[in-house]
Amino acid sequence: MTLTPLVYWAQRHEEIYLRVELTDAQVSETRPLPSDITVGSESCAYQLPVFLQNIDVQVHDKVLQFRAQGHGAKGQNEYEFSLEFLFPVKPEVSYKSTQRQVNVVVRKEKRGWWERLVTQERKPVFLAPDFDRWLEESDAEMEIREKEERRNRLRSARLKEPGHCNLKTGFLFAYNLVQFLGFSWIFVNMTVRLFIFGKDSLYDTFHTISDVMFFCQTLAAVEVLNAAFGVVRTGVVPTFIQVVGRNFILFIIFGSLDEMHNQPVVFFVFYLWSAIEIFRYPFYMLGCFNTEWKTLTWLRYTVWIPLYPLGVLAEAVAVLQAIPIFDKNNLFSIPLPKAIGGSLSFSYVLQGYLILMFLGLFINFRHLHKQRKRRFRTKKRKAN
Ligand SMILES: CCCCCCCCCCCCC[C@@H](O)CC(=O)SCCNC(=O)CCNC(=O)[C@H](O)C(C)(C)COP(=O)(O)OP(=O)(O)OC[C@H]1O[C@@H](n2cnc3c(N)ncnc32)[C@H](O)[C@@H]1OP(=O)(O)O
Repeated sequence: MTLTPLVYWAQRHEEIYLRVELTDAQVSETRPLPSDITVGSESCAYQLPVFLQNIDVQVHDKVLQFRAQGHGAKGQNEYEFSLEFLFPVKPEVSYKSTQRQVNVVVRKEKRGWWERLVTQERKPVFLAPDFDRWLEESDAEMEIREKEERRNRLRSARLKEPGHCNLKTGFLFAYNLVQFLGFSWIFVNMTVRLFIFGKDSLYDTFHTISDVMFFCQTLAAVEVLNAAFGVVRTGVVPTFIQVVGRNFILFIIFGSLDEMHNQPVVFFVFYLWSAIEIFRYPFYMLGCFNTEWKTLTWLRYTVWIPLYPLGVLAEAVAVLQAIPIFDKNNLFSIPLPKAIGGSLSFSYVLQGYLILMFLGLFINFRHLHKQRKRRFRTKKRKAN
């Protein structure tokens, strides 16, 4: 006679758990040991269990078929049941037999919460909730969140492992140190020259400073790569705008026009750029060792408020000064088709760039404002 075992069920968003009340489901037969086997010095009369592959669990479409031999409510017998699930499930099913029960896990085809297990509204009599595993939907969501948090904590702990981190930390520290030294040299040099030569120093900034500025700003391309490859936790767009924006001014406006070299605007642009960087890079250097100096953090996230608009203003002045020069010398002008003749002055590109600059200023100002809020909000929460 075929009998039905008691089945308990519970669900999560991605799977169904079934607990089938069958003891020793795998052990359907015991066989005496051959008489010549001995344990220690005495002849052995132990029974050796023989495991038969007699548990059969299959899923076709939405229907699960279970069959096994074991000890259930009606003693040692063959037990079976079938369930037609409410929604489709994946065909692969896993089960594990213990001495007390058979645990079956079925994966839902689509993630979600089911209002009941089977299609028929009246549940089969052999089916009951498994209160040991039972969770309401909101609790199951919480469980998922907790699992995710645990996984994230594990991941970040792994990232903080010495071997994993040393190379990255070393690289970032070295990069920030080089930039800090470069920009400090620029800032100190310009300040000292301003004190010594006064107004005259404004006219030869390019000749005295540009080599180091070229070096630092070319190297700054690394920051875009760092952001793009996730080496540091920052947005690619703001970093790209910053690096491309500055290099456009440095290489195209100042670098390619001799007429710009003696303009005081070079002084203002270089001074404003370096004034922020002498705080930003040491802030990152300390960050590499999870250290912080509160005053420096405050400066890094505050000094940009006046400096950024001033910097963009200075850059805009440089572009405006360069427009008539490009008109005159036709440098980088774009040749037009023969039928029209002539060429399109690069000054048109500069006019377009002026608009982009203010768009870039808006994007980065918003980004830095967000970073500032995030930084000080986190600090406040930590302090509470
Ligand atoms: C589509 C075509 C685009 C064409 C663009 C043309 C538009 C032109 C617009 C031009 C506007 C630019 C004008 C500008 O050149 C003028 C000036 O610079 S004036 C001087 C004042 N300037 C500033 O104040 C800006 C300074 N620059 C910056 O702050 C950054 O470059 C910026 C990308 C803008 C913002 O930085 P970030 O997003 O990185 O913010 P955080 O500092 O908070 O860092 C976030 C986390 O990442 C870690 N990090 C970042 N970099 C490093 C690093 N090098 N080493 C180690 N760690 C780093 C940092 O510690 C933070 O981590 P955590 O949150 O865990 O602390």
